[in-house]
Amino acid sequence: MAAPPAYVVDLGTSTCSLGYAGDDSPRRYLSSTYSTSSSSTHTKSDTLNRDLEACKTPNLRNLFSDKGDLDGTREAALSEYLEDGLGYSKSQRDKPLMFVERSSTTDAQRQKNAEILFESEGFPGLFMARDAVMACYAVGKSTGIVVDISGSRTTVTPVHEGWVEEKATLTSPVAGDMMDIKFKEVLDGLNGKEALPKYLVSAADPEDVKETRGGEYYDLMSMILGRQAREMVGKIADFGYDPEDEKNQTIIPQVFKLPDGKEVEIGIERYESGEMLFGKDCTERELTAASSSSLSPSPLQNLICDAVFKCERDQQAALLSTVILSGGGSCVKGIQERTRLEVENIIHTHTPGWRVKVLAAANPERRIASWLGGSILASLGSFGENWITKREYDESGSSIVTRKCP
Ligand SMILES: Nc1ncnc2c1ncn2[C@@H]1O[C@H](COP(=O)(O)OP(=O)(O)OP(=O)(O)O)[C@@H](O)[C@H]1O
Repeated sequence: MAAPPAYVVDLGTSTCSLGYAGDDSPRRYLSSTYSTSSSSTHTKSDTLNRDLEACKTPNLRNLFSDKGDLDGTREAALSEYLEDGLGYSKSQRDKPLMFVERSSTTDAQRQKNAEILFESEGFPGLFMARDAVMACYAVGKSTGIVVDISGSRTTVTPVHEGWVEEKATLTSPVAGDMMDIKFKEVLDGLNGKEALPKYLVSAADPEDVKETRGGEYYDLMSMILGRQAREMVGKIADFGYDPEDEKNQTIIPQVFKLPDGKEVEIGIERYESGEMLFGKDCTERELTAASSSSLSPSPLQNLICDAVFKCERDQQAALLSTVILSGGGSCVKGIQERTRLEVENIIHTHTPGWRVKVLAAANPERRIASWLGGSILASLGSFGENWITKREYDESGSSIVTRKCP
């Protein structure tokens, strides 16, 4: 196998995408949640298990801290992810790494990441790219407003000619995880009782197994069940969603098979989780169960309009004509058109006639937009000078990241 021109990694709190520059999709998708063989901090001697369904005594961990940062306590796990995902061990890595990071990552954290990647992971070169800018590049743009709906949060980031407008970046916790929790509640309602995740259905003594594996594990497995149903039948309503509206009564239901084999018919309920994105109130339970519960929820259309209005007046029209959807949570039918209509509804009360255009790549490109942008950028022949070499890092220290990676 020919060596890749560079490695490309986008680590998220839900999914890690790892692969090679120039490819259309990552080589591996790995869940960021794993289990360790010991209940203390994961060390090199612990076994890391990503097959969560098969975990008999789960000690759940995430590659990231609660704040979404990599830190020293996760270095052993990070090593395993990189080796497994890239297919090259530390000693074999002779190509630079394109590291796609959250646009909001602080300078101190970026420097810490650079130290880990150069010193512990042995990459010979590095570039740290902002995810929102990469999502723009993935659709061939350098200016646009990126709406990243991931697992733990929705982040709206204006990008102007390749630069992130940090002061105008807005975030809400309503994203994939909350919609998955909501969808699980929908399944429970349609089932007439709690829809049990697979590991409990197959257990001889479900209560005992539930207790052994713990509440955190139960919540995760329940969320995954909600996700499976949402990915299969979830939709965003064209405009608004009124269960009482007669036209909604004629929707042909779709069948979803629960882990216990029972089939439930999902009709208009398929719209419920998506409404949360556009402002339907979230319950206290959904909010506290979501991993970014410290953030305040805000409807997507408000986030987009508020972010645009925080930018310079002469940038606003260009941003609104390039609203870019990215992230796994944006991979739901109907979101593109609904987003446009909701944003226009607000914008046209201020400035009638302004054009709103929402760009949404097909799946799976939309889901991996920031990884894809990194893959494109790192494969450009003209990119060579932009890499930070190990030698430059040794000479200048980690602060070189701030200078070379805008
Ligand atoms: N085909 C799909 N349809 C609907 N939702 C999907 C689909 N694929 C993934 N998702 C959702 O995407 C979410 C994860 O998105 P993504 O991988 O972009 O997050 P992440 O970047 O790891 O998270 P974070 O930014 O929070 O660190 C999950 O909540 C999942 O429900």
